[in-house]
Amino acid sequence: MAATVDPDRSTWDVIVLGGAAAGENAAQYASQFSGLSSVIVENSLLGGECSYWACMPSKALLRPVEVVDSAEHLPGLSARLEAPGVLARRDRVINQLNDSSQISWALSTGIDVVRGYGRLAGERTVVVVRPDGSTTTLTANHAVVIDTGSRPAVPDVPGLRAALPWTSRDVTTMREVPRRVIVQGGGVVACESATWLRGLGASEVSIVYRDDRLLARQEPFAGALVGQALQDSGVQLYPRLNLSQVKRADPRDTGHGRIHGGEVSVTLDDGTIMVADEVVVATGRIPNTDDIGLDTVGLHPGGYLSVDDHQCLRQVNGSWLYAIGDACGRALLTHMGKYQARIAGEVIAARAQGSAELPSSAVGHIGLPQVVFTNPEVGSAGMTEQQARDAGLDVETVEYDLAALAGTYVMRADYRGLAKLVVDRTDDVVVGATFVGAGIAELVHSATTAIVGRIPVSTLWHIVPSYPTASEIWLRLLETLRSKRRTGDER
Ligand SMILES: Cc1cc2nc3c(=O)[nH]c(=O)nc-3n(C[C@H](O)[C@H](O)[C@H](O)COP(=O)(O)OP(=O)(O)OC[C@H]3O[C@@H](n4cnc5c(N)ncnc54)[C@H](O)[C@@H]3O)c2cc1C
Ligand SMILES: NC(=O)c1ccc[n+]([C@@H]2O[C@H](COP(=O)([O-])OP(=O)(O)OC[C@H]3O[C@@H](n4cnc5c(N)ncnc54)[C@H](O)[C@@H]3O)[C@@H](O)[C@H]2O)c1
Repeated sequence: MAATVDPDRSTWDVIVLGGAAAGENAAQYASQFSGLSSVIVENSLLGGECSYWACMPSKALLRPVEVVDSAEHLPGLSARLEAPGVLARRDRVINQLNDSSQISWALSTGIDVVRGYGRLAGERTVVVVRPDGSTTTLTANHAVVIDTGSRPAVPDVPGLRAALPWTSRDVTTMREVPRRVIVQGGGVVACESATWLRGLGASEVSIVYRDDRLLARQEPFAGALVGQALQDSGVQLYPRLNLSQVKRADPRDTGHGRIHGGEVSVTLDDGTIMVADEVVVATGRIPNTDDIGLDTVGLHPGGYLSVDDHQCLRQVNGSWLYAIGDACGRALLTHMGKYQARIAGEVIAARAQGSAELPSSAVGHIGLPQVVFTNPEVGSAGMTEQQARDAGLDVETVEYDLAALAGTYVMRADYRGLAKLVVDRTDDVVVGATFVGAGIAELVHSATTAIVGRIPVSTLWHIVPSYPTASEIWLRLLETLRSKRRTGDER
């Protein structure tokens, strides 16, 4: 039977609640070799946050900024950024907020789609409220997968919500570039959005963050190098501070990406008063689990869903309820959600076929790759040194200046960057890697491979990097490690 949108049908083998990229993968992997039928319930756009309001538009905005930055560091070259053209390309990248191509993909893959807001209504049952207000009850023969994702958290600062600040949805789909912007938070969204706001012409960009450093979950040098580069580009940093009060004279809901009213006055908790045209709140996420009927299956609404390595909910009997992506809180990254989805889909298919061999998502989480697309980029995999020490490992570290390579020397003038490996001395394997510098995004997969594959340091020696590339950082790091070991420098 051909897949359709809103089919006249009520029972499937697998129901996926929430149709982000991860949900699409879960349906695909559950069905493709097993013959199981699957349906995705999606309330908004199939493809989820990443496709329309997160990864894709943000990277479409950052890439031109990075190209101009590279051109500025290559004598003899010049590049000029024109915001309208960049915003127009961003709109093409997010398909003008139209999910027709995703729908076509689902249907061509044999996956049905039901439009509407779904809630669990007991075991293997989902009730969907359709856009016209009617309801329909869906039943799953085998499994329900929750992929309802997350939404931006807006802190409880007096006046902040009333001022209608921008969240990640506004700043990624921005239609006009505010002249003066205050960004609250020091994490990934704050650093990336400050980079493109400044690059696209915002003349006063300030980041207010409560931690000592930006990107506090990364190795300390990452936030330091990104912070220095942001300052060099004219961004003002306000560390160890938070907003204590926000006032806006004429807040107006002008739509996503449009300036939401008049001038905003922000008071920081040290008494500093700042004035801006817009505030961007970038203070983390809230999982969309507070209104999905968790109480009907014996769970408390809200919070991240605790899953095992089959992505199955720990507190629900019968192995029929799974969660993937941001909703399970294991790693708030698209590629990790999609990995969890592939595992969940295969587990569902294996269980339906009575197989005792079930895939596990434990190993992939050891690699945990991430790229922060700032200038310089921050690429990391595995653990930071602190995380490795906290895990009780016998840790050895090594650092090397990424600028001291032939590959980065030809890439651009005035290259700035640093790389670090965290080695588990007991097993002599790399457990963490961080690279900060221009053009390092593609290096991360080599680190993920070394970490997940637990490739011994003695074998890494024989994996020869091409000359002249940034990958030569591996050789230099290993040489430094060898030299430290031979000279007895045990740090
Ligand atoms: C600005 C920004 C940039 C980012 N950049 C990157 C990046 O470069 N790389 C990266 O790996 N990660 C990035 N992330 C993180 C990434 O976007 C998220 O980890 C990812 O989108 C999470 O996907 P998800 O599967 O959990 O669901 P989401 O993408 O959150 O989507 C959930 C879907 O479920 C639907 N839904 C929710 N509740 C219901 C319901 N009850 N019924 C029906 N449908 C429902 C929603 O409409 C939505 O379509 C970024 C995040 C932000 C905010
Ligand atoms: N390139 C990428 O991979 C990418 C890009 C953007 C976002 N993401 C993911 O999306 C998720 C959300 O990003 P994010 O930057 O919003 O979150 P984050 O967790 O990276 O950073 C949140 C920041 O807000 C601060 N904060 C939290 N609560 C606060 C409060 N009440 N008052 C003041 N400050 C507060 C934190 O100290 C931190 O600096 C992250 O987990 C990130 O991994 C990934």
